[in-house]
Amino acid sequence: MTTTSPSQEPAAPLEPTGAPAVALRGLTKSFRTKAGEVHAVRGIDLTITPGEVVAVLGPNGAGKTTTLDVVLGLTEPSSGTVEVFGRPPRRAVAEGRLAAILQTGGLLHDLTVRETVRLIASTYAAPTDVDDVLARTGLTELQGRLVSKCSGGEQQRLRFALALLPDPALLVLDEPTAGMDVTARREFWRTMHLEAARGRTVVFATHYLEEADAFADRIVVVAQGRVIADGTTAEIRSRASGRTVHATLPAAGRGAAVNRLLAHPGAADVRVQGDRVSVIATDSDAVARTILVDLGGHDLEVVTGSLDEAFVALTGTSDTTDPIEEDAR
Ligand SMILES: Nc1ncnc2c1ncn2[C@@H]1O[C@H](COP(=O)(O)OP(=O)(O)OP(=O)(O)O)[C@@H](O)[C@H]1O
Repeated sequence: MTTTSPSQEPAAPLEPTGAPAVALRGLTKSFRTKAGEVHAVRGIDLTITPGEVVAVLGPNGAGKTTTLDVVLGLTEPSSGTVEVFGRPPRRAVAEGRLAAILQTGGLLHDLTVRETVRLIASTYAAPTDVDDVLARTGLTELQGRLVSKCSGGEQQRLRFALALLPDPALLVLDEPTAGMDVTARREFWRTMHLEAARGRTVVFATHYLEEADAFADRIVVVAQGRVIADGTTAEIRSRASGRTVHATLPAAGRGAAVNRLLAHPGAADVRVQGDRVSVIATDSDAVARTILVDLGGHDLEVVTGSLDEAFVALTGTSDTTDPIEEDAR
């Protein structure tokens, strides 16, 4: 599926509702599989106000797509509630308040770009002008091209054009730039910035902290079906770009010292290699003090980590071996 289903109803007057663009309360979603129940979303509360540009950031399997599918009315919550502009999602879709660009989806390959946009426009009672939509998504030059001849990035722009046809107040994008090269990615976000500047609410899922940082006003970090951080881009950036404190710990009592650091409120992640410990810290001063004063550590270094390292620390997606089992027995 490419975009949300077009409405067959007469156009409803799209007055602002005064309600949040998205309101999730106690959302959970589980799937039954042969291997047992999968808890994809484990209790998410989230309010997005109209006009916000929000990145839902998280690693693979965090529950981003499942959450967005609930917002789009494509799947029902197991428990909790969802409202889009104060309405059930499907009603918001039918009213043209909400449209989506999903990761993949069925474009008709035998049609041209323009034919595709015209076809979908004809299913709306009051669509946006086709030429306007083609121009805004940079497709005017490509309008005579068969969809089958379009690159992945161009097809994604076409999906974007289709999503703009009902003039939605909320755009939901699930990893919209997946598979695009750097130039296409930059062009896509340039266009999306213009749409956000027109007052649309934009909610997008991404794996990339850099992409969230570059485009969103607010970042909601999701891991293992829960929101683990939510704040302005600057807040998340400062929280995420914590410093790493490296030190040598005495052999005696090293396991207990590592456990103490793991429980430290200023530590986001702790790794051990030989007699060296590395602590990704949200409060590097406090961690350094504990290591030097309480744990007898020495050879201390404090370095600023990369954003990517920090994201790993924030989401707990470290794929390194558990340091406690490895080194700190
Ligand atoms: N229909 C389904 N049946 C069973 N399990 C599912 C189903 N849909 C999702 N899951 C599982 O739920 C969890 C969350 O999946 P989801 O696709 O929401 O994560 P995501 O954050 O979007 O990941 P990605 O970035 O890889 O797309 C995963 O463990 C996934 O395997």
